Amino acid sequence: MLEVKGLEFSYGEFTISGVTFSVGKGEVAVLLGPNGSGKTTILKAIYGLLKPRARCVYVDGADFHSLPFRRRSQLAGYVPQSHHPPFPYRVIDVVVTGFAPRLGLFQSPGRGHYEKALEKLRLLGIERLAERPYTHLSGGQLQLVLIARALVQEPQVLLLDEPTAHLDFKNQLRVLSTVRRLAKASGVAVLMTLHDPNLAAAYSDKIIVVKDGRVVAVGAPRDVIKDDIIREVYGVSVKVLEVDGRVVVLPHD
Ligand SMILES: Nc1ncnc2c1ncn2[C@@H]1O[C@H](COP(=O)(O)OP(=O)(O)OP(=O)(O)O)[C@@H](O)[C@H]1O
Repeated sequence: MLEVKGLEFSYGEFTISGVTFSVGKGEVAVLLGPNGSGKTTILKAIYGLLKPRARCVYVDGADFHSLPFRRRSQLAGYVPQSHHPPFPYRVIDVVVTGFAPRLGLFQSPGRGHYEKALEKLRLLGIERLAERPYTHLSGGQLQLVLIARALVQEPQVLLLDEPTAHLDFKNQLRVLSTVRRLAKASGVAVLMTLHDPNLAAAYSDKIIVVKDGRVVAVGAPRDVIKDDIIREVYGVSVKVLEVDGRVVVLPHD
């Protein structure tokens, strides 16, 4: 379980303030908010790439930022916004690099590491890509490979920064449904940033709405995706409907 208690961080004029929420085992939570509202900053501060003002992140009750680097990389996996791979490494070799924090300085990954990496590719339904050059993948395949790399350590927390950025509609659904299935099957607590309230509502258990570095609302999609909250946060007029038990947001002039 991930708990964030009063996260504070500043980039000069921009401030993250009093961010508090939790993500339970097997739960999928989404940070939702406009451009520049602080979603990526919150994710990076949780993982420890940015240093919050005070200790505020707990994984299964342990003060995450006070743990040694190796232990932190075992407990939490982080997938940054999609990037362009520089070299045509094989997919399986890229996934094996997820073990790096566990290996000694001159230690190479062994057969067991490769088997475990293959198991993660299988779990995500992309085992057939194992021998392909990483540079020959589609955006959706690349995202799934990066998720597999984050999973080799079998983390308890998975942090995903815009896992659907640049993906077409089918690949967005594929990545999000795979992440959700994974959370339910393995019990990993997932926290990701998304831009689309409809996708957030469809694939999450909890939505944390962020505006100007503060949490505006936290709760189940139907409690948070509401006309007044969307209007307040995005400054647009919408109509929220319920279809087949799910909330759906429509633009409304
Ligand atoms: N390295 C940096 N140095 C200074 N300010 C930064 C830096 N990175 C981000 N910021 C600022 O912090 C604020 C929050 O940025 P952040 O990337 O967290 O927002 P976001 O909600 O993830 O945005 P988006 O949806 O556009 O990705 C913005 O005002 C941004 O300009």
